[in-house]
Parts: sequence; structure tokens; C-alpha cells
Amino acid sequence: MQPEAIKNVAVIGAGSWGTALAQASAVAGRRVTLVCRDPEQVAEINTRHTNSRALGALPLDAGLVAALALPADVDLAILAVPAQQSAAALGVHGRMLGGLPVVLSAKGLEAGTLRRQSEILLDLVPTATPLVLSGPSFAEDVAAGRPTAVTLASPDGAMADAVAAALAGPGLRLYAAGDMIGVELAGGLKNVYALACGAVEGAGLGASARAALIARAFAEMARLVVALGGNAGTLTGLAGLGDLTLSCTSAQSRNYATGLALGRGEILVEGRRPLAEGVFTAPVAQAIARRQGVDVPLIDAVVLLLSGRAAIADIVSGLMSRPLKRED
Ligand SMILES: NC(=O)C1=CN([C@@H]2O[C@H](COP(=O)(O)OP(=O)(O)OC[C@H]3O[C@@H](n4cnc5c(N)ncnc54)[C@H](O)[C@@H]3O)[C@@H](O)[C@H]2O)C=CC1
Ligand SMILES: O=C(CO)COP(=O)(O)O
Repeated sequence: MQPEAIKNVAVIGAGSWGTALAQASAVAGRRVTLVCRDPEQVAEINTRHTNSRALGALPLDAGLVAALALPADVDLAILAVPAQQSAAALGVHGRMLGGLPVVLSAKGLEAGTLRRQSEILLDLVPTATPLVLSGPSFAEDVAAGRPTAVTLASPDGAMADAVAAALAGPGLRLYAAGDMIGVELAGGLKNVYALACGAVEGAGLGASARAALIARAFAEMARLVVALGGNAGTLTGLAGLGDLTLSCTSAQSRNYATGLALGRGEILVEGRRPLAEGVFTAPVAQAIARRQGVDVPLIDAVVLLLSGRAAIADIVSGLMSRPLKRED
């Protein structure tokens, strides 16, 4: 496929990330339909050119329209609902996606089934071509056109090149890559580690502890990626090091902010906080690691923290008192 053949893009999911990706695609010259669930949101986007629920007063590109369903002439779809909602959204829209390239942009693993986003897509729409978009990219930055770079991974290299070229614009640079498993895992796992890093800050444990945590998270993530057939080298790129750095050091990350609250001793009340994908992905990552026989002490620590069954001081002292081991 040539990039010029990708004229019409549909984005499923009108939250902050879906709206930001729709905006970037429109700025890149595509005709974009943002698929919403709420008729009032459709009316707001089409008349006032804002999506206030997702991105406040930010003016949206005139090439972006909203609708309740996908149009018939779509060349490329982007799925941008929370990771636990991808199967439900594909249940509604999947029959329109047969044979199409589908960019998966949620960062998370599915509870219960332990599926990655590409596995969900291929189970529900076997003829679609999956591409995974991940990397350091806050929706607010992408929507405002600030410089952002991400990875776009697919086993179909020619398709990844074409879609990267079609979606690239003045503020968004996409690097095509082949290791979809590594990129998917990196995107899901960084949210778990961002929770941990936020908790370290919230508990006042210091910048040295946070840096050590990031480095050990990187090593843990590499073990899991390799065990699942991915490439550890992928983690040196945007979806690995790039996103881990961003999400583990910035309170703008909702996962980091949630960790901060936990570290301060606050109790999480479901539905009362912004989406923090790591909360759902942590137990899934732990189950996958157990299945593969991979040691993941940091993921275990986050699962314990989220369970509310142990204080952060006890969790940290448990991590620090493990037998010493070699780094190399
Ligand atoms: N916000 C960000 O900066 C970034 C978010 N992401 C990822 O994008 C995914 C979505 O996150 P956000 O847009 O930030 O969340 P959000 O909470 O802002 O929006 C989620 C949207 O999905 C819609 N939705 C939920 N279930 C649905 C369903 N079954 N069918 C159709 N629509 C449904 C909701 O109505 C809402 O509009 C997450 O996996 C997140 O990790 C990735 C990169 C950046
Ligand atoms: O994935 C993101 C940045 O790359 C967004 O992070 P949060 O979901 O933690 O806000």
C-alpha cells in the first residue's frame, strides 16, 4: 500500500488519545472521522470544533468530523479506547474493519484472557492487519502539535512504512518497526512501572530510589519481552526507554499521578480517578510472568500495593532485603 492510498481514516474512541490522534491525522492531510458513542459529543465536535470532555477548548482541525458509526470508505482505522474496552468496541465496529490496517493505540493487557491488543484484534477481526502505536506521547502534546515521536510496529513491514508516512505531520514523527510484541509489552508495562515510580515519590523515598526503580524496571521488562518472543533491543527505542522515562518522571502521566496518591496513603476509589491503565495491567502482567516462569519483583510489588494488603514501607523493605544478585 502507498501512503497516498490512505485518504480516509476512522478513529474509534473519542477520549483524549483518540481525539489527539484524529487531530494529528487531520493535520497530516487525511479525512478523519472520529467515532463517538454520544450524540451530544458528535454535535459539539461538528459544530463548535472542540471536544471539551477530552481536550478542553483546543480547536480541532476542520478536516475532522465526528459520527456515531464508521463511514463505508475507510482506508485505515485507529482503535483508541481503554485497553479493557477494545474487545467491546471491536464487537460493535469490527465488521467494518475486515481487510483493513488497524492501528492499536491502547497501552494495556486484557484482564482474564491475558491478551495483547493485537491478539484481541486478530481474534475478533482475523483479516485485519494490526499495527501498534506506542511511545512517549501525552495526548495534550500531540493534539497541540508539539513535537512528538512514536513507534509504529507491525509484522507487515511495508504496511508499517506506509501508515507511518500517512500519519506523519509537522508535529508527529512515526518510526516504523517490526517487533510488535516488544512494542505492545513496553506500552502496557510502562504504566505499571509509572505507578511504582509515582508511589516512590508520594512516599518521599527520593530521586535516587526512583532512578534505581526505572533501571530495574527496564531489566525486568526485557526479561518478559524476551520470554514472550519479543526483542530486548526494542526497549532501547521510543516505546521502551522513551515512554518509560516520560511516564516514570512526570506527574502529567495519569499512572504516575495515581501512584503518587497511593504513595501518600490515599485509597483508590474506582471510577473517581482518571484512567490509569497500569491498575488493570499489573495483575495481568503478573499472571503472564508466572506462566512464563519469569521473575518480576517490581510488578509483584505493584500488585501488592494495589491490593491494599501491605504498606509501601513494608513492600520497599521486602524488595531491598532480597538476596543480592549480579547485574551482568
Ligand atoms: N491520554 C494519553 O495521553 C494517551 C493515552 N494512551 C492510551 O489510549 C487509551 C485510551 O486512553 P484515553 O483516550 O486517554 O482515555 P479517556 O479516558 O480520555 O477516553 C476513553 C474514551 O474511550 C471511550 N470508550 C470507552 N469504552 C468504549 C467502547 N466500548 N466503545 C467505544 N468507546 C469507548 C470513552 O467514551 C472515552 O471517550 C489508553 O489505553 C491509554 O493508555 C496512549 C498514549 C497517550
Ligand atoms: O502513555 C502515555 C504517555 O506516553 C500517557 O500516560 P498516562 O496514561 O499515564 O497518562
